[in-house]
Amino acid sequence: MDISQLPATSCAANIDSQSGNLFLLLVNTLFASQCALKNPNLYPPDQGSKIEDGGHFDFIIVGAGSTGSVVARRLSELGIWKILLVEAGGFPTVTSEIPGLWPNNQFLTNQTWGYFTEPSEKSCQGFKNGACHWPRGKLLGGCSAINVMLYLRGFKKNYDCWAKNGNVGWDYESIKQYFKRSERLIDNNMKNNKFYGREGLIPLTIYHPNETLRNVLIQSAQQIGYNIEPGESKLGFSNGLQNIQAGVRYNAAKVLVNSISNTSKLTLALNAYVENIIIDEKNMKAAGIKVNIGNKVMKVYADKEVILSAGVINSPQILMLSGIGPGDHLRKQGIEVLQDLKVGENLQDHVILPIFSKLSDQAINSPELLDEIYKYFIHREGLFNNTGLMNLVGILNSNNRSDYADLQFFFSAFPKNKIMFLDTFLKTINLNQSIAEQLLSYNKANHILLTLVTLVQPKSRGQILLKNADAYEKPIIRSGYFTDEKGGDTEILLKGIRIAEAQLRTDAFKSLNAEVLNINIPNCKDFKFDSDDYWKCSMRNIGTTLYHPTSTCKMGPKSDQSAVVDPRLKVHGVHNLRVIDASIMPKIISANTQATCFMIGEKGAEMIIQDHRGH
Ligand SMILES: Cc1cc2nc3c(=O)[nH]c(=O)nc-3n(C[C@H](O)[C@H](O)[C@H](O)COP(=O)(O)OP(=O)(O)OC[C@H]3O[C@@H](n4cnc5c(N)ncnc54)[C@H](O)[C@@H]3O)c2cc1C
Repeated sequence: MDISQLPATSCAANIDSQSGNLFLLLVNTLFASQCALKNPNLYPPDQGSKIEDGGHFDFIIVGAGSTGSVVARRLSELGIWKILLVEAGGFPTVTSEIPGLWPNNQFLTNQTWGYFTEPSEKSCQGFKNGACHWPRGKLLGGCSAINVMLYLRGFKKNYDCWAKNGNVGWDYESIKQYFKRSERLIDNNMKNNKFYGREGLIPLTIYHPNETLRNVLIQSAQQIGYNIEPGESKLGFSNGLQNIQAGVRYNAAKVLVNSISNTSKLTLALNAYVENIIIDEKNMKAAGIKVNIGNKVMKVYADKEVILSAGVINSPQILMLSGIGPGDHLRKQGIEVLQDLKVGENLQDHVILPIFSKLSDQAINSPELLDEIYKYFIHREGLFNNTGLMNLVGILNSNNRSDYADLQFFFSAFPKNKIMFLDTFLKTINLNQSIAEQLLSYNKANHILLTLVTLVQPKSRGQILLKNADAYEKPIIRSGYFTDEKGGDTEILLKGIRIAEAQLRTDAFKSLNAEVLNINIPNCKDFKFDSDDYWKCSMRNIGTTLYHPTSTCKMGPKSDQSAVVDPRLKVHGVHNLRVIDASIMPKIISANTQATCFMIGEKGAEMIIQDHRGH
């Protein structure tokens, strides 16, 4: 950029003066600070161009996301195996590194997969084309590079239930060590905490500022009978841990860099799209992958194992394209069936119902954007070094059981007359224009509080299917929201809505005049606002994902007809092939899913090392 051409240089204080030099120093510092966020040393180099057709590695890992990165790190740090880590996306952008820009990462860009659910009469009807947007990260770090960074282990009961169904070694007592192995608690305010690991891979901190709305939400939760700061895996409200270090996102791919040295045997290939797994049919074993790098399709071989960590949508897609999946479905696509397994079934997700309320002026200090940009780039402080209210989490049970949660609450605040924030959120969720316009018009004149009432133990099940046998065609996503036979999911979410309303009616909230907005949802116009029927209709229309789909390559013993992988994460009936990512969870947990993905990565890597080194 030629700075002499900028309009500001025609002002009286030209850049030759002392003040002009100071000004240039500031501008340079801002540039340098932004460049630091794109430091190439944060990640291993992309060596995709060095991969050769017919090349051999010991292990090939497909997907450098939350789980695949952990597996790659653990296998490569031993320094004994040649490992290829293949990722369809590229390096994360600066936007991905800045926590406060989290909603911007979910837009349809080349860093997301652009997935939408198939229209259904039971769900997503208030979104454009009747489709919920399911953002998934297509970049180094996968979803951990676009998510909200909340770090929560699930409840003991979640994992004990996995073990009870034949998954030996996955009960909470057994897997606790793998959580600890991935955790590096660095928060100064938690020096005495013994629950979390301190020497693991992922740095964890808590954002807990003293701000009016957050304080009111906490007091109001207390006034309706919930514990505050309950600690891990207990019911109540608390400010949650996040994988943010010094004001910057710590995505999972950052664990890779320490494992790279001159002697390292890890090769990272970016913008490398895996079409399918090569199966040696005679021995029923995975021999390698077919991968497209720079429009050159190559076959690359794994002498020991292929590990699929491509996530809950793409791992089943790749398996099915390789002839491993439901027989009837594959035959319909003209794909030869090599192993008939229930791949893509058992899809589960956390569903949210967004409730919008208007608040009085004193609820939020409206940010001055330029000040906030300065604070972030110069000091890594202010609005952008955190995700705002999103790390305040309510963990609840609709029946007052204490051993697991079936509801979660999350919050976000949209300051009055700064509608770009709300606009970004509404665009990312794909909301219909007519509904979005009402909300934006409220936001011009009022601060808005968004409460995300979330169903975290759904009974409904969805499905991932192939559209056809083309590896580049997006798969069909049937969310399955609200399809459970007895309608229990709707009833539990309704209880959550009533709890959210009770919270807004507490004394704590009085000073903020909270009022739930009566949104005119065209399909719900026949129902009286705030009636049970109105809210049930809202669920069918504006209920959507909390971004936590799981379970499409279900883990279970051989006796479990619906299982895809065994408890050592090996695909049933196929040698040298494992799936290690969110898709293996037999049942979705009652908490956000990335901590459990890190744990699965740690345990998966250990099992591989045991199997190939004998200890
Ligand atoms: C917007 C958003 C917000 C979220 N917020 C939170 C949160 O705050 N806390 C939390 O706990 N969880 C959160 N989650 C969920 C959590 O991030 C995911 O459950 C978790 O990261 C999934 O990890 P994974 O390893 O299974 O898949 P991913 O992290 O998605 O990794 C899969 C990787 O495989 C690559 N890949 C896929 N197909 C191919 C192919 N054919 N060839 C090559 N590479 C391929 C992908 O590009 C991707 O990098 C959020 C998710 C999203 C999307």
